[in-house]
Amino acid sequence: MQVPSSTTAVSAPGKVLLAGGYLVLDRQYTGLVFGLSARINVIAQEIRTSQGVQLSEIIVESPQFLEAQWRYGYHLAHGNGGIKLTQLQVGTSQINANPFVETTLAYALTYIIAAAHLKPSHAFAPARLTVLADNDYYSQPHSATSTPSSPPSSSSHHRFAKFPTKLKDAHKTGLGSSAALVTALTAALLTHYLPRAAFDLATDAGRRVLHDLAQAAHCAAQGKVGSGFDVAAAVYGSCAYRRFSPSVLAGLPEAGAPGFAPALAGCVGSDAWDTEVVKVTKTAAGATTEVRMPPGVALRMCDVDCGSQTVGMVKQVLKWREADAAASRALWDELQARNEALGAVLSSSSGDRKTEIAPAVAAVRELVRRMGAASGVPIEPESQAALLDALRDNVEGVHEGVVPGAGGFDALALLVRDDEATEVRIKEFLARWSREKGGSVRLLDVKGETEGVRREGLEQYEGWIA
Ligand SMILES: Nc1ncnc2c1ncn2[C@@H]1O[C@H](COP(=O)(O)OP(=O)(O)OP(=O)(O)O)[C@@H](O)[C@H]1O
Ligand SMILES: C[C@@](O)(CCOP(=O)(O)O)CC(=O)O
Repeated sequence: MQVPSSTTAVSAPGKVLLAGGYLVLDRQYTGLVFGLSARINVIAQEIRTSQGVQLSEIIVESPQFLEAQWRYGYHLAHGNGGIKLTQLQVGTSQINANPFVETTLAYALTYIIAAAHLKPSHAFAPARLTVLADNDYYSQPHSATSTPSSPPSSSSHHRFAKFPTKLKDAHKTGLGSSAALVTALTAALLTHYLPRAAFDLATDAGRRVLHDLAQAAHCAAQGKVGSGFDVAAAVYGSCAYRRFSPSVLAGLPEAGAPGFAPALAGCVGSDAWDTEVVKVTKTAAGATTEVRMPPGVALRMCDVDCGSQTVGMVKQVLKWREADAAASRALWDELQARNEALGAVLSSSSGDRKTEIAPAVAAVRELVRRMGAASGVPIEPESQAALLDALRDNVEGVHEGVVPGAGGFDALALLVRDDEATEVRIKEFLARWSREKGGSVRLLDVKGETEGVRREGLEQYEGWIA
């Protein structure tokens, strides 16, 4: 494949919060976060123009989807407001905004100008950023046979399906596409435009800058400050996560507003960030424990498509917490202890999986159900509890499972024996369950993975990039 040497690619993983939903919103508690093998890839390329032609455009595109190209012009905002973008029309079609893409460009380009001490007159060479997401992020049926511009010659055409829909119509499976996108896009821009001495993804300092910048951009794009565990998973992969104080971002003006550029440069990498990400711990006895699955155990995800959605779950749980402070604190303290105990069981590499993992997960589930009952929120709804119990009790190789993250009706995370026979049994069981109970429960291909953001080789994108 002939691609210019200035082409760079990075990928960031999806997430699952196995334990610590709601608790992780509060810095007193932590979340047990796993990265997933489903990744969002971003490939950054210079746009070569013919001699004499001046272009100042940045193009982002998701060629797996219809009408998914976003073109931007940019200029320096007055009053140190950083880089401001103007979305340009593509052909005759109406402008369709992508706030996550646009905000990430504004944050990353402003940081590049402000923190790398480039001249304010600095012009970014025109670039094209191609986004390729692993299929499991979306459950819209895709045509495995449709291909990009050149004929299929590698597995990249199966790995990155072409969806017959616009991005906004694709059904998301909840693996954290926006956090992985913001993280991978930020990493691609910093790697593309900055010299390695100023930004290197392979160093702790580089990942720190990426984390802070991606958290800030993701919060701005979604219009709220969540716990940020999804961005932490995208940057660091599997970890025990303690959130940053929301006050870290409180003084940041809106992108493009006066003072935004120096405020962002001052914020990213500053000591005000109190995030804690622990991937490996040393115990008093000198042993090391790691946030991961034990050997022979896989973390698998199910997409439950039953059309039922619960909005405002976080609001309602936090209302209960305020209204019943003493009881909720006692419950959360005990749940935190059980979540940590689960993390310790998973990180130990000895012992019998069924007899250790199952009770540790069951202990967590019990308190999650109690929190759901107390707050009136279906965190582990009865239908999900019944499915989890049935999988655990009837399918050989399924140790246990949880309703991850905020809980609710649309996903399950399972801890299972990592072999093909178990996978076949789970698929057969879920097909039967879906037929008998109505709805559709599907095992996704995705698995838990410990690694966070990383540089990628270009071969795997053959056919998608010119
Ligand atoms: N392949 C993609 N290309 C470009 N933008 C994308 C892509 N995938 C996701 N996005 C952006 O992320 C948004 C979806 O973010 P949202 O937070 O709603 O979902 P999510 O992160 O997948 O959900 P969850 O947090 O429940 O896992 C899309 O509207 C789009 O702006
Ligand atoms: C409820 C909460 O703790 C987890 C939400 O996780 P998910 O989006 O359901 O994977 C919210 C948060 O951490 O931002």
